Amino acid sequence: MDGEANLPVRPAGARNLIRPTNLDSTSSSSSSFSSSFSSSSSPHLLRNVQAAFKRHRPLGVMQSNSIKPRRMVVPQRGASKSSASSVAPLIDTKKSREVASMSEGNAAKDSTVQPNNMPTVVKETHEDACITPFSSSGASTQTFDEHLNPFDGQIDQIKPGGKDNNQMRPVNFESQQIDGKKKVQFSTGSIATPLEMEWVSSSQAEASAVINHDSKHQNIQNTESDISLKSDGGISSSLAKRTTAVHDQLHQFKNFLSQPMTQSSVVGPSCATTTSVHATSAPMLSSTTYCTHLHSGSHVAVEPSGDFNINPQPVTQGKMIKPSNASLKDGSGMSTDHIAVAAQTSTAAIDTQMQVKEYDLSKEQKGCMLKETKIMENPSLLDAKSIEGKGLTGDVTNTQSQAPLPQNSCIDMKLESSKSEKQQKAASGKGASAPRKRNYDPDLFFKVNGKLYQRLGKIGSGGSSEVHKVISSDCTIYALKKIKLKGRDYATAFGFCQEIEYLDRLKGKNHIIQLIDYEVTDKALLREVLSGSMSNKDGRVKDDGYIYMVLEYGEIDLAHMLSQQWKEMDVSKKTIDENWLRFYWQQILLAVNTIHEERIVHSDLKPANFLLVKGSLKLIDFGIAKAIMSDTTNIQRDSQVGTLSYMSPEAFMCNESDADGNTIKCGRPSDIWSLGCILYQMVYGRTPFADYKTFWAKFKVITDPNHEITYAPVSNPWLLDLMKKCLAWDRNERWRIPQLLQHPFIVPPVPNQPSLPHDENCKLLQLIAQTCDNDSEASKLCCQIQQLLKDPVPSIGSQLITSRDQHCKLLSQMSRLCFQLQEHLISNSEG
Ligand SMILES: Nc1ncnc2c1ncn2[C@@H]1O[C@H](COP(=O)(O)OP(=O)(O)OP(=O)(O)O)[C@@H](O)[C@H]1O
Repeated sequence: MDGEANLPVRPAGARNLIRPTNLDSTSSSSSSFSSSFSSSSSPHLLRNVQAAFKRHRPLGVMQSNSIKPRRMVVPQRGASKSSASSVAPLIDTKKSREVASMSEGNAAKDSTVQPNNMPTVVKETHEDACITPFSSSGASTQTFDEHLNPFDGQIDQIKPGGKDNNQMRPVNFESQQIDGKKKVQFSTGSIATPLEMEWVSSSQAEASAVINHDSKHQNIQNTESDISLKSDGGISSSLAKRTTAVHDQLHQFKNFLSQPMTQSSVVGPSCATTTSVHATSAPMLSSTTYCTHLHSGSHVAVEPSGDFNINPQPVTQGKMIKPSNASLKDGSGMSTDHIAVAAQTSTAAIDTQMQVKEYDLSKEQKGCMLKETKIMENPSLLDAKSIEGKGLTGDVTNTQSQAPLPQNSCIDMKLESSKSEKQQKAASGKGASAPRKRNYDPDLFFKVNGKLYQRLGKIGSGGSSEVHKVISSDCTIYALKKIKLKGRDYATAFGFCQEIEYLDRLKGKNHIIQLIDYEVTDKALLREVLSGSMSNKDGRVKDDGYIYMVLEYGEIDLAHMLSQQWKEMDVSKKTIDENWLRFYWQQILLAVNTIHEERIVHSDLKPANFLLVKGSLKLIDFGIAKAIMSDTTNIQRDSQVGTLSYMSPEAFMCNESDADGNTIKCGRPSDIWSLGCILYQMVYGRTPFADYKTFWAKFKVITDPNHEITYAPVSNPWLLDLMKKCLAWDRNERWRIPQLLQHPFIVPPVPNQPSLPHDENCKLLQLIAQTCDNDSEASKLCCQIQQLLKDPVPSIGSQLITSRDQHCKLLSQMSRLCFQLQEHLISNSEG
């Protein structure tokens, strides 16, 4: 699909329904809104335009096609991301100040300070609403697996730079649990750099107990062709002998690791894992894990003599082994097996870190495998806490806690069959040097909480982040989101952390992407930010800090699914499969319902933010999500407002005042509008305002209450009705998710028991309905009339229907429905 202009959009049909705002001049709820933004020619337009100017960048910049930011940012507090290369980010320091000082309770309401600066709009694509994921390469017909960077397509989104959040809600990171692990504790001091690649005995005494009474510290470096032995106290001859033995055994181990090309062998914190990589599927279909017990009878055993025994034993099948290190002060990995060694030998534990060489993503599809394996052992990672956690003996705990680990009393064992120059270089460096600060190649790996994740390729990048596909040492595929903090203001940095908070809150929820682990590298900054005692609120983050989020991996996003669907329809000349639509629409609703129940407004709902995970759609990207602060179910934002094509009218006018002087707020109904745009796109292949290419055109038309969205005819009138329920201009008229989940499109009326009026009191309707047995549109209108007659409360949205205005509004609705029914019957009888 080249663009939405090329989509097979049916000619716009007659506008079936007249929008209530047109007929309903007496509507109290909408009229106030409408009068304020009544039409494009209204004198109020100027004010709205000014309001938009406060949020968006100048038009001239916006029309650039060179960059494709996907999210609109209003007064920019955070730094722009890469898009800022062409447009310098505008920083509203005044607003930052306001925001940064806000407390949780008043953040939403007090954040309406208007910027003085002219905000910058990064840009806008001309094909704003189209889905063209593979258009540039023309490879869009290829499968997802054939594109290991599947999300790089150009999708209808407009996004400028960094995320920006205005609420300073303290987050108690200390108490957060993710996957049963305690997470980064911001209140503690800086986390010691773990040294996975070293195996350090916990003390001289312990080392001699384990290895040799006269050998204090050993550091064995074993590469493919050489073994180097290092000791801070010199190499003894007995040690040299043992080294030979070690070499032999490492050789065996290496042989074990030399698997056929269709497998990869990796050694994790406590295990060697054989992974089969298949050509056309995810890179790992099966894995067998061999436990590296480091005591008698185990895979690699350190015996009192100092020898190693290598004896792989299959233990689990493709099982995720969680690191036990998340709560450790040093943030390093520590397996149960290692702790067992420590208990058995009264020495430090050994952290066997697996590293697999980064492999070419294209090879992944060809059945290539992770070819290179490193074994890195590091006993420095054990601390009393971890031992206690494992229920080990007090002796060990005491020993560990009393005996700080000497940095250079280590045995560094590394087995490597690297063909990568980079890795060879790294290996030789390691053999010669003392403990290094960073002992992994950051080009190949990410480290989060001491756990290494090998990069498999970049999945995509958002307004503020890069997302990478990664594989963990236990061969599980994850998405790793990396957000750079440097250059951002403090409030923005906090906003990024808030995404973690939301994801943590939504843990275990079915339709939300799951956060597996996370790390914020700049602890000091976060302590400051989270405690609200920022020394320099208006300042920017200078140090090179990052936020890492390890997330459940999504196979494909809805934008790409839609693209594929429409491509297939182009070829087959078929129309959209209603069951497909119903299934995924329901999933979308369930996902958004989950967050709305948690009183979170997402604010950036769009197809790209729904990922398919094992057959279910899951919601991602809570970067600009906001918690609803009170029962008013409204939130305010003074910064980012979403992605242009999916933005609600109130999102464009957020924080402005309506005619009555009330502040326009964005709450759950704003998300419903975005859902309406998504549904519209699923049905028609384009967003409702796709014809309006520029920001200004979109702004004008979306904020115009009299604008009528064009709905081409569809076979199922309920579908039409559903879209209209979501895309009602007046946010009070939009349906809520529980209602939408019960909409007849999702829950179709049972055949032969049509929802035709059977009420004896509605004789006229009964008669009409009987003659329209197979006419679903007529049936629907009859039902609506009957419903209005029986219970007008839902239509008016108030229990008290006493005012003339309300009566007039109801009569207006009734006459509109009757008119539609009449027109329908006339056109049918003519046909
Ligand atoms: N868990 C995941 N699995 C697979 N892909 C993902 C995952 N999370 C994010 N992505 C991909 O990375 C892209 C960017 O992620 P995300 O939207 O979270 O970042 P962002 O910086 O908040 O983006 P933006 O600000 O542009 O919305 C997504 O559109 C998606 O394609």
